Amino acid sequence: NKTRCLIPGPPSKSLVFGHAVELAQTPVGTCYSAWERMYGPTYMLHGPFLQQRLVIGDPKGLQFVLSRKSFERNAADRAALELFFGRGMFSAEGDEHARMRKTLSGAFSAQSIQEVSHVFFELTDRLVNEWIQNIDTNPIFDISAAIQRLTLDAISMTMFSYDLTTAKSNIPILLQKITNSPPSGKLMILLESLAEKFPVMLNLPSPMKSWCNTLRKSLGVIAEDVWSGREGAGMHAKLLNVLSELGFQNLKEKADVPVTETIAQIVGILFAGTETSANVIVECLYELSKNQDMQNKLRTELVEFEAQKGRQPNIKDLTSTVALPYLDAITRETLRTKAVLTSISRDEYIPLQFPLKGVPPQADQYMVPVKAGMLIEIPVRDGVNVSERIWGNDAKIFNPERWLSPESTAVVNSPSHLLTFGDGPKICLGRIFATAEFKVVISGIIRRFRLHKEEGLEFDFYHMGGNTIKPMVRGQQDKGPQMPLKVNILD
Ligand code: HEM
Repeated sequence: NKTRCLIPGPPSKSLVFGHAVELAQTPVGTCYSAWERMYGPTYMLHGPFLQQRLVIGDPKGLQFVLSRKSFERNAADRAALELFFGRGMFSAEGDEHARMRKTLSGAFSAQSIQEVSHVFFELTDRLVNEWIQNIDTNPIFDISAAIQRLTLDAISMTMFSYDLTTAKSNIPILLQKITNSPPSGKLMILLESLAEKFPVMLNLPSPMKSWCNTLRKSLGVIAEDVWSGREGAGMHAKLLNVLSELGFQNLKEKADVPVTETIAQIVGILFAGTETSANVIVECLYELSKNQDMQNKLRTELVEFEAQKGRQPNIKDLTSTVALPYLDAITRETLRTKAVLTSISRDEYIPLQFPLKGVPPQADQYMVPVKAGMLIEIPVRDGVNVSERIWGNDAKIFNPERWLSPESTAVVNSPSHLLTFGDGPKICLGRIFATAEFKVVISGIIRRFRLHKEEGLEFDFYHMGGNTIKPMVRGQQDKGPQMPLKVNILD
């Protein structure tokens, strides 16, 4: 078969599993960049049962895939998401997806985020005060749990006017169970792959399914509460308000379907917006804890801003790219190097910028034939975002300075090659929310604390449930995800 032999790629270690076990179980950042070096940015991997997975790290090829409206998310993932969460944005396609996106986008506009941003500041203050108390008894603690709670509260208090923490809700625990579930073992990899071919298997009872059912029920109760007029002081229900504009507000008179859809959207946003934001904040603090010069530079920028203006930076200053340039550079560098990976599937010819490796020069080098059923994967975190072809020799190094010179490769290549939020018609809806929240939290923490990574403690980052990436201490994987750092209070 011409297609198969034309596309280079690493040999499968196992006929049954393909590359799936390697990808699920090794720390993030170990596979794709090595493969890119060997096979170029476009190559073939295999899933279980010889399923072909075309990896497209080629800039022209991936822009082609992402910009086409017709590209659909992986059908098996969509089926699972619909079963677990209900039919929402992540399981819909085509006109239905466009309609949902149009409805929700009002809640995520720049203006809407400005209106709710005081919640980010309040939550950061709450975290800073809690840490100050913590430090009295123990200066070395896991920072990740508090950050996860902050991002969960930020979504729930701004999008559906609900303070999950003080309401003693079961939702934070359910979310934690779902996203801390360990990386897939061999049995799960096989079951997931079988479910792609036989979706009926998804109906089998599983802990994941029952957590999701309980989560949907609890969120349904919240939606009803908010619609019946109970809105918390200082909180917002941006998401529920845009959904209710569609005519869902009068629950009793409406059919069940829109309510299910509403709940599906809330669950989708909770998943899309909490762990993702928490991931990038924790990973940024980790980088800063290893580099006191970067911390000092950021802190000095914040202190000088306050001295000059006679006030703390507000949301407009924080989200501008010029008022606090080093904070902006740290933000971009974190988004570049700490992204989550995406997989996209479609059935087309994909044109390339860089030729397929090992293929004699001819027109075919620049064309990838994609067969129906082949999964297309665009490697982001360990791929395009840190590709030396795009970002230069130091591509893998966390170096915010790269954003400060107008001629640097980073500035020239951004934003078209920064794929952290995806691109095209399905680009992340919450990117303004996430960036604003990130800057408020990072500046609030670095202004008040000095962070240190403990000597001798090594961290690896693993793929976990719900497509998240979490830190574990090397040798202490049994304790689950954690990020213990030494935190000192500054005067
Ligand atoms: C740093 C944090 C975040 C990252 C890295 C991130 C990443 C992404 C990516 C890569 C996609 C595209 C997936 C695809 O093409 O299949 C996406 C979609 C989406 N994200 Fe985010 N996200 C973040 C934060 C948020 C937040 C805070 C929210 C909501 C408050 C959110 C809501 C969404 C939604 C609704 C979509 C689906 C868009 C669509 O289907 O049209 N995200 N996100």
